[in-house]
Amino acid sequence: MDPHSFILISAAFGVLCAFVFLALRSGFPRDIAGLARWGWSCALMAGAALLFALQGKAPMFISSFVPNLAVAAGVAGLRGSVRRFAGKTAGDAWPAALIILCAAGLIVATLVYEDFRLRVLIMSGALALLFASSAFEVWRVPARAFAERYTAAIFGATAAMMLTRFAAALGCGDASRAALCADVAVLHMVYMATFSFSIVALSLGFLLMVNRALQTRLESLASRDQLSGAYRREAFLALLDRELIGERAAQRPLCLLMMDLDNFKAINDCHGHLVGDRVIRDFSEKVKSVLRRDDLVGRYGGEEFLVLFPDTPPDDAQAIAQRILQAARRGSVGLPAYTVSIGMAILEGGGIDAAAVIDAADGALYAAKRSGKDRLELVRPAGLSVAA
Ligand SMILES: Nc1nc2c(ncn2[C@@H]2O[C@H](COP(=O)(O)OP(=O)(O)OP(=O)(O)O)[C@@H](O)[C@H]2O)c(=O)[nH]1
Repeated sequence: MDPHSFILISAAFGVLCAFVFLALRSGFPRDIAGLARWGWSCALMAGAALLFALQGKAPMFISSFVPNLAVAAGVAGLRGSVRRFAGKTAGDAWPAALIILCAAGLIVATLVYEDFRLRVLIMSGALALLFASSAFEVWRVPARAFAERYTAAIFGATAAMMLTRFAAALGCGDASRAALCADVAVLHMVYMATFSFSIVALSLGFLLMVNRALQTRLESLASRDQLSGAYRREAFLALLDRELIGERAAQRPLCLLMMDLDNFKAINDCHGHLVGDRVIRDFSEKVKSVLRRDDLVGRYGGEEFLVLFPDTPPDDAQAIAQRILQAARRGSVGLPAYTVSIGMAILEGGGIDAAAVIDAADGALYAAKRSGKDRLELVRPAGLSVAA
């Protein structure tokens, strides 16, 4: 296939990718960012490809200078999309400076005197830098999964192709297009092919990234309580069931806390429901701040929360529960003072279902309320209740 066909294929791919991302954008939540930018960057590269196709028919300014810069701006746009997706600013400052430098170089190599080799050096050097930096940005996306690894690999491979083209052009002595060594001519074809397909391959990668982000978002909406960020009751019970089933459950200790804010009705009555909501959120944040990575917190009902400590000796769980009591007592600026009562069920042998453990913790919570609130009571589901 001749370079001309590759250029037209690139343009078609670019238009399709732009269309897909710009169409998807409206259906995605605003906090999954970068889709529109990615779409416009693809459109820019498609436009550049169409202008490249005019080579020999239109002046060099239109068919080489402008599209070369548009391609660089498009790749910088892809890089900015990845950064926006990762929750950062687009970070366009140095790519913009690089494009201005490229423009200065291209003016010399296109408009002052015709030097194809210098243009190849400028553009492949700049693009290698932009692609490599994009690979780095994708690699740094938090919670990296297959989609990110794949996209980073494509960015990296395209950067390597650009670098090879740069090195090959550097090795060519003659500045005229006709005398360019055969290696660069072959590489030029490979470059065209790489470029055409990398737009599609990268767009598929970014599509997988945004799709995974959306899936995580939906899963979180389905399983998390929006006010407190804790697991919803059903999701928490499913996780508790999972911890109680299986052989491992019989061999490791497990503790469950049931917590209930004290006199919460009075807080609502005196300060209003919205302040009550803020107290619930504040308490949930305090709980999360003292928990460890594997501990799970769920909202069981209005102002009732559950915490599961998997594989945790009772003394450790008790120490954390005490820290929760203290954190609640400490209070928060702008909120009424509040306390919490906690019932803790200790399981050391397994062989019990979720409902029975919750019942046991609920019993201990009731004991804590009856003994004056703002305290912790322990129970071993065999029935023994001990004040802590
Ligand atoms: N603001 C707010 N209030 C809630 C929410 N869910 C339940 N409540 C209120 O929480 C209050 C719970 O009150 P009670 O069950 O009587 O318990 P309490 O006043 O905390 O008393 P003790 O549990 O004995 O300390 C009720 O007034 C509910 O309307 C919520 O999401 N937001």
